[in-house]
Amino acid sequence: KRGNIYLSGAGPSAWHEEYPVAKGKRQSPVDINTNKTKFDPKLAADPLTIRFSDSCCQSIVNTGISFQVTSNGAGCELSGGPLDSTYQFAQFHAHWGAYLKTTGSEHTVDGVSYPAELHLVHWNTKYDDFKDAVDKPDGLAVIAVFFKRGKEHPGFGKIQDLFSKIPAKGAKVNIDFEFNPGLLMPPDSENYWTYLGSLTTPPLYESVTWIVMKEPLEVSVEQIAILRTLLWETPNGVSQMYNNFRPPVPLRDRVIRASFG
Ligand SMILES: COc1ccc(CNS(=O)(=O)c2ccc(S(N)(=O)=O)s2)cc1
Ligand SMILES: [Zn+2]
Repeated sequence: KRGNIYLSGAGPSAWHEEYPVAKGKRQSPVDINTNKTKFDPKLAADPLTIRFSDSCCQSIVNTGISFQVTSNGAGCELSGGPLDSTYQFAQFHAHWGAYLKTTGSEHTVDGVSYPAELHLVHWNTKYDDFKDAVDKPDGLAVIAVFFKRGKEHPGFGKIQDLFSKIPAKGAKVNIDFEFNPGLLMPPDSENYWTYLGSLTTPPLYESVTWIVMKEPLEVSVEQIAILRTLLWETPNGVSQMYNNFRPPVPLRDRVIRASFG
């Protein structure tokens, strides 16, 4: 179906036809070449403050390109580190690959992909609301957490239990249990890379301060597989959702800073 931005036409490599900014100066994702990152002591001096609450996740929706857990942001704020103001949590979603493939994440580290990547999207509270912030150069801050195969993550499993209730694009259910997105932070969330980038899906606004956690979060192989039980529309009809990731784009004239030495 034309609606599938990853499978219609030539996919991400054709996005520039409708969204010329796809070839812009601060696009995402990128490869994080750890030989070229630069430790910035200012990031260590003013630690990132990540606050989540038990009551901030209201619902989960199938957006047609991922699941999205949506929040009213109450008690969920991000500040410090590379950020000059307070950002409020809006939603989290993920990107992942195909069965038995090693690709799936959007950012890569020294050319290596992870099987999936979680994005926790926050908007700058100097703007009136999310929609006002979404296309401003300092409008959004997204925390990226890599998933790696390992022990089961029961917390994320509670979110995955809802996937069967959102079988099609636009399907949405309320989350009637407490879920603290802080559960999805890796044990060590002090070490991260940060750079100025963009949304990784159209409209590809160059409005994101990326905060990529160095330490991945462990989830089980079964949980990676359950991501693919979500459904989306393809040119050949409804099928399993996977490969909903944009591959890395050129870093151009940017330096990725590290909060660690
Ligand atoms: C005009 O209103 C709008 C315009 C655009 C959106 C897109 N949705 S969004 O901003 O949450 C994101 C898109 C891609 C994200 S990623 N993979 O980089 O974290 S976050 C929403 C409302
Ligand atoms: Zn994303």
